[in-house]
Amino acid sequence: MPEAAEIRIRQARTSDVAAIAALMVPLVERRILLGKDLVDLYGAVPEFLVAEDADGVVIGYGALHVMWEHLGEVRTLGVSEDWLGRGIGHRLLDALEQRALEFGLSQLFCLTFEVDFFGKHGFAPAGEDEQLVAIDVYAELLRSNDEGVAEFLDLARVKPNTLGNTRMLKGIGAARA
Ligand SMILES: CC(=O)SCCNC(=O)CCNC(=O)[C@H](O)C(C)(C)COP(=O)(O)OP(=O)(O)OC[C@H]1O[C@@H](n2cnc3c(N)ncnc32)[C@H](O)[C@@H]1OP(=O)(O)O
Repeated sequence: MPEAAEIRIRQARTSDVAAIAALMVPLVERRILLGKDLVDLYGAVPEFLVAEDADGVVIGYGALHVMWEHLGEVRTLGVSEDWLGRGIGHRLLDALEQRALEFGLSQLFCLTFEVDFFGKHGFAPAGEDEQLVAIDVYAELLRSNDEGVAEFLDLARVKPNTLGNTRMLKGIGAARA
């Protein structure tokens, strides 16, 4: 099996979209990841990092979506089945967090079944009724058409997508706990 040390994390390119989409298929079918149309994946290319092996094959991916001045969401993080448990997910998440710091964010959100994995990265479950943003920011976020933002807001229309997931938060940079 190839060495995990040979894996490189880099900015995604448009030519990676087909590989990302193919890797996402089984996870979307199991409702682990939110499905995305190709047009949305292409639009989100600037948000994505990928992990590629020594031959340039994409074996992992993850995105950082900016929601507000201080707030971003880690979304669509996945690693190819052949590479699970070899540290690629952690490296992708570290790199997304580094990107979030460069953007000036101080809080990261994620919605996930992988509570232990994100917990090891300092994410903590948000309280059931915890108000995650100020009421005026909430009102602005309500104007978004983005499904992920709707999930962050826990809107009724996306509840079927989020059933069983845990809402998690992490302070980064100066806001680190
Ligand atoms: C916000 C969202 O995107 S939520 C959706 C999250 N994604 C999914 O649920 C999709 C399905 N799951 C996956 O794709 C993967 O399981 C991920 C992305 C969650 C984790 O990716 P992986 O590459 O398997 O994670 P990684 O290997 O870094 O860590 C998992 C465990 O593997 C083991 N591990 C880590 N590095 C190594 C290594 N070099 N060798 C052997 N085992 C290792 C550890 O036990 C680690 O556990 P830890 O948390 O105690 O460190």
